Amino acid sequence: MSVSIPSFARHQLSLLAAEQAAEASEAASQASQHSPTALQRAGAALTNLVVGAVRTGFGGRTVVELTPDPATSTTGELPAEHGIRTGDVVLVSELAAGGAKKREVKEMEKKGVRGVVVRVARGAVSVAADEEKEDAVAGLGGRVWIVRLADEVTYKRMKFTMEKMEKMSESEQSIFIRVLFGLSTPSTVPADLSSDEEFGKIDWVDPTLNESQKDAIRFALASKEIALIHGPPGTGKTHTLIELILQMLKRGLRILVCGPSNISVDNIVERLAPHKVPIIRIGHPARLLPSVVNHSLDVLTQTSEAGAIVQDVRAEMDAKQASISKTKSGRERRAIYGELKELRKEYRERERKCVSNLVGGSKVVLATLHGSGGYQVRGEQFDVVIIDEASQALEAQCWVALLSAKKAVCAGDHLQLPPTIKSLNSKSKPKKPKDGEAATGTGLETTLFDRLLALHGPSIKRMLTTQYRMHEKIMRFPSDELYEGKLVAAEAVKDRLLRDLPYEVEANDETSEPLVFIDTQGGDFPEKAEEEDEPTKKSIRSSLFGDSKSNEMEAALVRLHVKALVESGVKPEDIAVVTPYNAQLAVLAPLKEAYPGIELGSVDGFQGREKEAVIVSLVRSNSDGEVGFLGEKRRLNVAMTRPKRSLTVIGDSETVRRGSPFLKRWMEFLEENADLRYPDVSTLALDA
Ligand SMILES: Nc1ncnc2c1ncn2[C@@H]1O[C@H](COP(=O)(O)OP(=O)(O)OP(=O)(O)O)[C@@H](O)[C@H]1O
Repeated sequence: MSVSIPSFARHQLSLLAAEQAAEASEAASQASQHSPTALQRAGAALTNLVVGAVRTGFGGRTVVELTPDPATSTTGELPAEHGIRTGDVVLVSELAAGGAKKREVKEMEKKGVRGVVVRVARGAVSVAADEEKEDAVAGLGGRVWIVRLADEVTYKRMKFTMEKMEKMSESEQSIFIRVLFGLSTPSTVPADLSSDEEFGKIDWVDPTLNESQKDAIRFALASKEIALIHGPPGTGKTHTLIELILQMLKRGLRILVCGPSNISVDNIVERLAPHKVPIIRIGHPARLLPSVVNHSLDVLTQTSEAGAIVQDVRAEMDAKQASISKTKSGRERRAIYGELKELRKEYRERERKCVSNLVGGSKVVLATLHGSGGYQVRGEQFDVVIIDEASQALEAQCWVALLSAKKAVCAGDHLQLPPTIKSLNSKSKPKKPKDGEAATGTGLETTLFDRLLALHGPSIKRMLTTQYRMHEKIMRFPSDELYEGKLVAAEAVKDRLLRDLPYEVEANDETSEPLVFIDTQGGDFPEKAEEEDEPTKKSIRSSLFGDSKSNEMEAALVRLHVKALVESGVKPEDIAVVTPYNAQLAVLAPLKEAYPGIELGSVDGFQGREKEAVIVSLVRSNSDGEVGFLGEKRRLNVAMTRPKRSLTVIGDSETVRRGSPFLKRWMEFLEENADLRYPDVSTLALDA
C-alpha cells in the first residue's frame, strides 16, 4: 500500500506534537507538583547544590560545576543513588527560601539556566549551558537545584525533517525515497547470491561469519534501495554490520552509520576502530564512551592541525572568563561579557570551517539519528545510511538521517520492544487521520522497520539465524513462537550450564537446569496495585510509577532463589532480576544491599543486555486473569531472551495463562519443559 509523502509527513507531525505534549506535561507536572527533595528521591533532580567553577568546555560552551552545599553536606559528595545522568537536559535554578510548594516550570525556566549535563562525578555535576543562556550563568547564586526536563531539541529535528518532507515535490523525490513509501518497487535482487558473479566471491575480513550473516551482507551489498537485516536476540547483528561497513568501504562507498542511542553508535565505533579505518563520530564528547572520544569530531577539531587555530581563541576566552571574577566594576564586567560574546562567535565560525573540512573528507561518519541532523552533517550526501536498532527508533527520527542517503540498510528486530511512546495512554491523543491519510500507519509505535516489512514483504529482509547467547532450551520457545523455529544455538552455547561457569560453581539442582519455573498458582501470592498504598505515598509514587503493580510474596521467592544461586557459587554480578513492573523493582530494591553486584531492572530497560542467570518476576496474580503489560509478547520475548545459561520464571500460571494465547502456550511449554517448582507459602514465611 503506497503512501503520499506529504500526507505521511503531515500525519507524523500531528503524532509528534501529541507525543511532545504528553512528554512535556509529564515532566512539568512532576517538576511543579513535587518538592525538589521528592524529585531527587524519584531520580529526576539533585538539590542543595552550590555553584562552583565556571569554565569553557568543548565547542566553546560555558560549563558550570555544581557541588553539594557544605551547609547541608558533611561528606562533600552527591547522594549515593541519584538519577541524573550525563546527557540529561536539565534546568538549574535557585532554591526558593521557604521551599515554595507550587512552581510553574515556565517561571523557573525564565530565571534559571537550561543546559546539558556533561559530567557526573562523586562530588560534582557539570552542566553546559545552552547557547542563549550562557550569560545567565553569572546570575546564579546561593543554593541551587537541577531538575531534568523534557528534551525539546529531539523534536525540533524530527519536525524540521517532516516539514521538509511535507513540502517535497515529486521531482525532489529520489527513487530511494519513492521505494520507501511504496511509490516505486524495490529493484529485484536474486534470492540466492552465494553463486552470484559479483557477490558470491567476497573476500571476507572475518571468514568465520556464519552463513546467515554472510547471506545478509551479500543481500545488503546487492540491494539498490533498501535492505533489512533482522537480528533476533544474540545473533550477532552488530558483528554483521561491522563486516558490512568494511565491505562497503572496500567498494569505495561513503557511509553514514546511525543508531537511536549514543551507546548503540559507540558500540559500533569501538568495534570498527581496531580495523584502522578512518572514522568520525559526531556527538557531544561528554555523552560518548571514553574509548570512543578519540574519534569524536569535537576532539579531532582540537587535536588536528586545522584545529590549532580554533584553540587560540579558546585560550583567549578562558582568560577572559577568569578575569570576570577579579573585576569589581559593573561597567568593566559588561564590557568583558561583550568581548566574550564576540570571541564565542569567532570560535564557532572557525570551528565550523574546521568541522566541515574534517567531515567532508571522511568516508565513514557515525552519529545518533538525532545527531545526524546537526550542522556538522547538514548538506552532506552519503551512498548508504546504515541504521542499527532501527526497530527501536521512531520513524521520524530515522528520516533525519535517511534524507541524506541514496540507499539504506536497517538492522533490528521488530519482535522485541519498539521505542516507548507516551501519548498512547495520555489524554493528548493525536487527532484521527483524515480519510486517505489512514494508510500512513497507525501511530508512532509503527516503526520504519514494521512499515517497510508490511509494505514490501519479506523479500527486502534477511534474518540472522545462529544465536550465540542462550542455552538451546532457553531459546526453544521464543524461536518456535516468534522466529518461525529458525533459530539455531551455536555449538559453544547450546548446552552451557551455570555449573560450567569459568569459576568454581557447585554442581547441584540450581546450577544444572537451564529452565526453572516457580509456579505460584493457588492464590497465596497475590499482586498489589499501587493505589492500595497509603494516600500520601500514593500521590508521589503513582504519578512517578503510573498504575504499577507489585507482589511481595513473589519478591520473597526471588530472594530465596538468588540466595540459592549465590550459595552455589554463582557471582551476584552474573545474576539479573527483571520484571515488567517498576513498583516490583522498588519492592526488590533491598536485594541490592544484600548482593551489591546483582542487577535489578525493568524488562524494557534490559533490552539489548544479557546475563548468565536471569530471574523473571511476572508479578500478576489475581482472580480476573488480568495481565496488563504482560499481554505484549514483544516484552515477554525480551524478558525470556536475556539469559545465557539459566532462566528462572516466577509467576502464577493460572492468572498468566488467561492473558493471551501466547501466554497460554508459554505456560504450557514451561509446564512440559521446565524444572517445575511449587513453593509452599508457609515455609516461605519462615525462610524469607
Ligand atoms: N559468526 C560468529 N561466530 C562466532 N561468534 C559470533 C559470530 N557472530 C557473532 N558472534 C558473537 O555473538 C555475540 C553477539 O554478537 P553481537 O555483539 O554482534 O550481537 P549484537 O548485534 O550486538 O547483539 P544482538 O544479536 O543481541 O542484537 C558476540 O559475543 C559475538 O562475538
